[in-house]
Amino acid sequence: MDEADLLGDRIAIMAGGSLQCCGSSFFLKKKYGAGYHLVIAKSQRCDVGKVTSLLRHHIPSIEVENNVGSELTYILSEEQSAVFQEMLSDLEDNSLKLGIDSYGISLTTMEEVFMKVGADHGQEEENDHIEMLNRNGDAYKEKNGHIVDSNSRSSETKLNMQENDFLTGWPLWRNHVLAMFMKKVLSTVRSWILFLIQNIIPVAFLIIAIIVARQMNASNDLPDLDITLDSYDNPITVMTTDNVNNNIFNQYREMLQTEYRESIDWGITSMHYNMLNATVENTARVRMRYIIGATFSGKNDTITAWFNNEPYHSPPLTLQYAINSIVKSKLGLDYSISFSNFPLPFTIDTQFARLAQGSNMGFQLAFNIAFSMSFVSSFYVLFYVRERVNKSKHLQFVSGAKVSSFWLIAFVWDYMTFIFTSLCLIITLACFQEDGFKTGIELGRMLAILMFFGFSMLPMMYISSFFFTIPSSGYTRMTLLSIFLGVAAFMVVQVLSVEDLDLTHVANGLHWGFLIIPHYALATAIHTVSLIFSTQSLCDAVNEVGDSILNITGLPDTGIADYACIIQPERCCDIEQDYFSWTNGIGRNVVFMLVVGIVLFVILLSHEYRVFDIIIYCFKRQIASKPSQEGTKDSDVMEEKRRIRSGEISFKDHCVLLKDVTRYYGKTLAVNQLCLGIKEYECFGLLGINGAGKTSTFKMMTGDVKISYGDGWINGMNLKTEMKKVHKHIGYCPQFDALLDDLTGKETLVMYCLLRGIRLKDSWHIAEQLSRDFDFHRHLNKQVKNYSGGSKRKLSAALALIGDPPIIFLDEPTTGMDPATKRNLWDTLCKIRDSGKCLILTSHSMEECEALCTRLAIMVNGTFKCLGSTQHLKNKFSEGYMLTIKVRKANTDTHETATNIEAIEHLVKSNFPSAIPKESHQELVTYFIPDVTLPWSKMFGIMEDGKKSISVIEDYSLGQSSLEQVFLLFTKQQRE
Ligand SMILES: Nc1ncnc2c1ncn2[C@@H]1O[C@H](COP(=O)(O)OP(=O)(O)OP(=O)(O)O)[C@@H](O)[C@H]1O
Repeated sequence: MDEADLLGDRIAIMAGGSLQCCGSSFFLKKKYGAGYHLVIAKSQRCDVGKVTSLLRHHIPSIEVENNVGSELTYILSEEQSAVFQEMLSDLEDNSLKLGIDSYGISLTTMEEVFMKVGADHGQEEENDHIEMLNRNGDAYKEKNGHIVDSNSRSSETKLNMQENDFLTGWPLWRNHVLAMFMKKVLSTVRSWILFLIQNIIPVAFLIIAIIVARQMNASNDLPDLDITLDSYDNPITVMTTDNVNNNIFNQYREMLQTEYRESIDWGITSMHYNMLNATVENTARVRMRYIIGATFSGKNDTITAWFNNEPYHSPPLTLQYAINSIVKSKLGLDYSISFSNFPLPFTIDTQFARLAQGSNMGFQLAFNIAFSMSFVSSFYVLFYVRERVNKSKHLQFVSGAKVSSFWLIAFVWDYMTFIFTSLCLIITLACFQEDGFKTGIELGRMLAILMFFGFSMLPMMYISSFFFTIPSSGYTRMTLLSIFLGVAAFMVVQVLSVEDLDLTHVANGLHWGFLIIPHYALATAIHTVSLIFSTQSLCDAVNEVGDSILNITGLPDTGIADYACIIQPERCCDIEQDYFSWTNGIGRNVVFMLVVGIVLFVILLSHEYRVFDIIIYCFKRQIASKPSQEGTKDSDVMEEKRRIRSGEISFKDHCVLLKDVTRYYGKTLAVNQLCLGIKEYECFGLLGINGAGKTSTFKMMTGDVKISYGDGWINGMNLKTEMKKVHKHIGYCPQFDALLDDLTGKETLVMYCLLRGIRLKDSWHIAEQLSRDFDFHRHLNKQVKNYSGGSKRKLSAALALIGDPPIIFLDEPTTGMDPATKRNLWDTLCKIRDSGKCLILTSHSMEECEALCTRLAIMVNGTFKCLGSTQHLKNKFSEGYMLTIKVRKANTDTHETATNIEAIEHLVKSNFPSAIPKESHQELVTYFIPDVTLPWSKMFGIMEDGKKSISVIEDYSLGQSSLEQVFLLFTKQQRE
């Protein structure tokens, strides 16, 4: 509105898709505006009745428009401008007697014009809507059956909230649990894709691990080997015969040719002679490539099969070709014999050595499950980073959430989701029926390990969420950290454990250290379980061998474990060992996971209860020092400081009392020794440009950040020591919408109602009512992430009012709201203020402060530069008046127009010598009159006379310099 007023030559207002009005700002204000606002700054002894009757003497229909704090407002209609001079001079003469400090006059604003035009339109629409519902026999009914009048909604909400019997004790705790569960369950359900991925990842990794391990045959003996020339690089087969018609020789040669291999037929020559020559010629070639050969003797059908004794498997290979040449020549080409080498099973020693090196399924499972859990666990960081960074967590605490219920329910729900993920993993594992992971007990043991892991992993993720401000970077970094500290550490320890490296003592040391990392403890636990199972199986196998020896020899049986114990004393003597044993089992892992989980929970809760802050405070025994400079010399600000510092006003009779409240961020002084007392029925406004320190002041008052120096009280409770109690007395609308995107507006409202101690059945009703009051009822069932910026703001403002708190903090509550809703909110806030509540708001809108604030302060560089009611500040810091004159349109005669302007200029210059022409366009001429000593009555008198004597003056407006000008006066001083 301000921008349109300032920049627009012509302004059009649209509503319901059609143009409602159009014209210059002056024209619109005159046509649609209510007129002038006469604002009177009252002293303590001002009698409003007497002031009104004095004014009524001149304008009988005049009514009090607003009587808030120290200000009294009347609307002066334009049509009565003729009596202004007389009335105002009467007011000026009697001001002392009536208890009037000062007064000012300002013209209607563009926003009021917008409201009038827009509201008319809105009313029409609403009437149409009600009529339509009536026609449908539906009437605009609430569930309880009565018709709701839009004007009565605000008061009805308030009434209901006051009537509400707020829960306390155990029922309140139950409410909190319900609210927290609601938040967690709905968030998980709404982001089901994330939850699906969380479950798919470990299952996918597990399947891949098992398939790969099976392919590698990691758990069985070596496979058989086909004996064929294919296994050698470019083999050369040599042959000789004394009879070239020898069938077997020909078959031999043919076999090799069919296989497209290089072969040398030395014919009827000696093999010895040729081989010697070839060796002399190129020894390396013969050694590397001459693998087999054969000599065929025709006389007595003798075949001599030659082989190079350097390559493996050459004797059976040469035999295979020699025999096959016979088979094929005698039985036909379709016949052949294939040779294979079947390795002997691994010896017991080798099998134990392979177990120790991790060449088994258990190792693959441990590695892959821990790896996939690195991805799964980091999912739990996302929600908490988001909730903390967007201040939703803080708002929940301000609204009554307790640290215990907040984290207990978070853990219970997260643990339940983790159990689900673990069950997916166990079911997959059961499907593959791998040795050691197939019976109920084995799978149950695996589930138990995962459960212990979940217990330690979750608090680790909760704590780590404090270190990140971007959820995705939190996820990535925590995943990498888990892989590095969990999986990579597991690999390192495994490698160092290989006996040949002689570093087992280092591996043991590292193992103890890394056990505090849940992912490492998980990997080693799975590996250990598998190792114990495999060892037991091997020992059993050894014992079976022992049994068979006893059977054969007929020696007496001295115990089943003995044989294995003799062969493998280190591994098999304690064969019935407990899986959960401390030394060889997973006892250490389990205890570490349990203890780490408990310790991390203690750290988490200590952080939330600010125990560390207290400890640091005790150790340092110092707090930030008092800033050296006061930063202001304004008399009102200094007087407020004096009264607070001297104890003249105390926290007992003030809702909010700040005494030298100071905030440092590192070395940045954000708030400098604020002293302020606010009473009930007051709305205090904090104005200031970006970075002035308004939000920091709010944060200190709501417990979001600590007070560096000074002290503060809310309803008599200390901000430093009784913040939990303070929260019960305040409502807070933060600067940025602290909302959970996945919840709907209704669910959000209900959740905060529950936190405030309102019963569930009432909460739904209150949610409905608040949404109507704040005009977002149409969006009530939409997820917050689909809300427009303005609707989010409405929801945030509605949250601050839940539970009827006596003190309400509103940090730029109307940013992004459309003017109609803004006015609606202002109306609601005015009613709340007039009901005895204390409102504190920050705003960049001067109009908002003028509409709501009984007192305000302009903040610059963390200090108050001025303090008082709007009219007081305008009068104190006013730099002059704005005079706008509308010139009657001349009949396109430029000469006449110039004459008219000259006449007006003469009028202004002769009566207001200090007037400075500001703008002159179309038919409007604007002057700035810096002489603040001129009484209003005199100025109106001059202009009324001028209007009568100079016919070209069609109309005029006269107003005081705005609050915005006062604001700009101070904010020039803000440091860069
Ligand atoms: N967490 C922080 N760390 C460091 N400096 C900070 C932090 N928060 C605020 N500040 C600094 O403190 C000063 C006051 O900031 P604050 O947010 O209170 O201003 P503001 O008046 O609320 O501004 P705006 O109107 O933009 O919200 C600024 O200089 C800001 O940079």
